[in-house]
Amino acid sequence: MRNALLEVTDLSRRFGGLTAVDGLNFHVNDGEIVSIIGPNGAGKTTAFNLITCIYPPSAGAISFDGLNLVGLPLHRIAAAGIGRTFQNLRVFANLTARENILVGLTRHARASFLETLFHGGRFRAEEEALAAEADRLVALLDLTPVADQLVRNLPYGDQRRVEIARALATKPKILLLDEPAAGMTPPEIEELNGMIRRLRDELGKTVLMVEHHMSLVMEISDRIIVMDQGRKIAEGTPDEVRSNPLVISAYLGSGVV
Ligand SMILES: Nc1ncnc2c1ncn2[C@@H]1O[C@H](COP(=O)(O)OP(=O)(O)OP(=O)(O)O)[C@@H](O)[C@H]1O
Repeated sequence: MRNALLEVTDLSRRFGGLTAVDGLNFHVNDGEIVSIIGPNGAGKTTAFNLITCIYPPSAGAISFDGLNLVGLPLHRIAAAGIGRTFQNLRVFANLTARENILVGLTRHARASFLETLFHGGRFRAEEEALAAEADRLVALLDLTPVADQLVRNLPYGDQRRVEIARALATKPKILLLDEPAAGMTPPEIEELNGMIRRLRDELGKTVLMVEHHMSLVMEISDRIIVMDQGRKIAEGTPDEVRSNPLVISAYLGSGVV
């Protein structure tokens, strides 16, 4: 019996007459890097929104680390161990990179209001621990040279890494990355590739990624799930997916991969 961290079973979501996700089944094992690919409108982001409880499914089940996610309030997703980035970058543009990370970290801070008010011992110790953790994430995401710059002044690739660092600040077991390479230059994508590997290999994170950038997907994924019109049409290793005729006709096109 396999040991799935995330298990999606017969998942569907309708919007009026449109079935955006249609009977989707897949799993992600602990420590895997799994990508979901498919043409525009295939239902990939909707699947992410269902897993992160942004809206409920019309049918089906989602289980994560033994927890039933269906019906879980949105604010409990981070505490459940799920971190996420968004297709349209969500960062605080007028805060620095380090401050963005600290916002994620302080959600877990434990000092009481009175301790905070009087800046007592526990508060100070916690503040130092948060600063050290922010430094660690800054270094991990190669953000050290730009840590104290306002995010709105950073190149796009750096802004995306700030968003990933902020998602990591909540100490997720799984990180859902929605098109992390979108808008990045080829060298930035190369860096992203190494960084996602480090998240898995050095921090033990499991990664589920929606991505259109095929060479990144093919290089980095242990397994790929292919969606088209709400359904899963194929699943397998990069080599299996690359040579699957259904995938080629639905999405990839002969010369793309
Ligand atoms: N909140 C919503 N209300 C109505 N329709 C929606 C909603 N969200 C998504 N859809 C529709 O569901 C379908 C799947 O959209 P989704 O964004 O999940 O696709 P996608 O595979 O992520 O596409 P892309 O690669 O372009 O991001 C589309 O037809 C989309 O218009």
